[in-house]
Amino acid sequence: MERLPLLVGVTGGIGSGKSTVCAMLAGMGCELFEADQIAKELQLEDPQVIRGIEELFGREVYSRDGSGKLQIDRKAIASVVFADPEKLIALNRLIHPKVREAFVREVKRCAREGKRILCKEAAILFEAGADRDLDRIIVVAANDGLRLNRAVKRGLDREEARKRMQAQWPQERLIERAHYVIFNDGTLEELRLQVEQVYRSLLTVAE
Ligand SMILES: CC(C)(COP(=O)(O)OP(=O)(O)OC[C@H]1O[C@@H](n2cnc3c(N)ncnc32)[C@H](O)[C@@H]1O)[C@@H](O)C(=O)NCCC(=O)NCCS
Ligand SMILES: Nc1ncnc2c1ncn2[C@@H]1O[C@H](COP(=O)(O)OP(=O)(O)OP(=O)(O)O)[C@@H](O)[C@H]1O
Repeated sequence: MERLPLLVGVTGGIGSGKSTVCAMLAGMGCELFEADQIAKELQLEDPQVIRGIEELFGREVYSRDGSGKLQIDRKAIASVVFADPEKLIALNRLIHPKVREAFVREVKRCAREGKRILCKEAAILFEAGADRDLDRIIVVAANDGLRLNRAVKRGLDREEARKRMQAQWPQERLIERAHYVIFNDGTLEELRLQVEQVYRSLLTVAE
């Protein structure tokens, strides 16, 4: 009989290092489902999502490039949703059920292929109720200043990054609900050691 993989959520606030942690877990052998990436694909490929976004933000957020490929103005959407909580809730409501459907498909694939651990990386997880689908939750945390600096290094301006931080649950609230907390205030090597420890624990749970 097919066995379901152990389903592990990896979340954390902006700039916490969740993508880095997930890349390490994938390198150790976990399967990876990147919810934020899937959300972006849906915004360009799913007709229902596209229609919903046009209704929420106006048709002008979409355009076509030289070769006719659909493009979306994420900067414009971000400037609306991180200033207007109602719009952020509406965007989340439109996207999260579809991301969940894609996740269920991925769980089935992993079960068929005998994969033992599937990690779901998601910028928001508890907020969307997605923790209910998961066996274990890893929260990646780091101090706010460090997180802001990382976000700025990645191209956001400081004020934008701060607004996003404010739209997210405070870290303490995430940590309260985590099975594992990884503190990413140090070097990448220190991070890797913590990830290895968590991975070893996940392996014993997944046995
Ligand atoms: C708002 C959008 C257009 C901004 O795009 P942009 O390319 O600037 O950012 P990107 O997607 O790379 O996200 C960067 C960071 O922003 C924060 N963020 C993104 N979406 C959300 C959200 N719904 N709520 C709170 N914070 C968020 C996270 O810290 C995330 O790691 C985009 O993030 C989006 O469409 N979000 C909605 C989909 C979603 O909820 N994704 C997250 C979980 S599935
Ligand atoms: N311990 C660390 N030392 C140095 N750089 C780090 C460390 N952890 C993460 N970074 C860098 O900080 C940036 C943000 O990390 P990452 O993308 O993993 O975070 P994230 O939580 O997924 O971010 P976002 O919410 O912005 O998508 C990346 O450029 C990453 O290389």
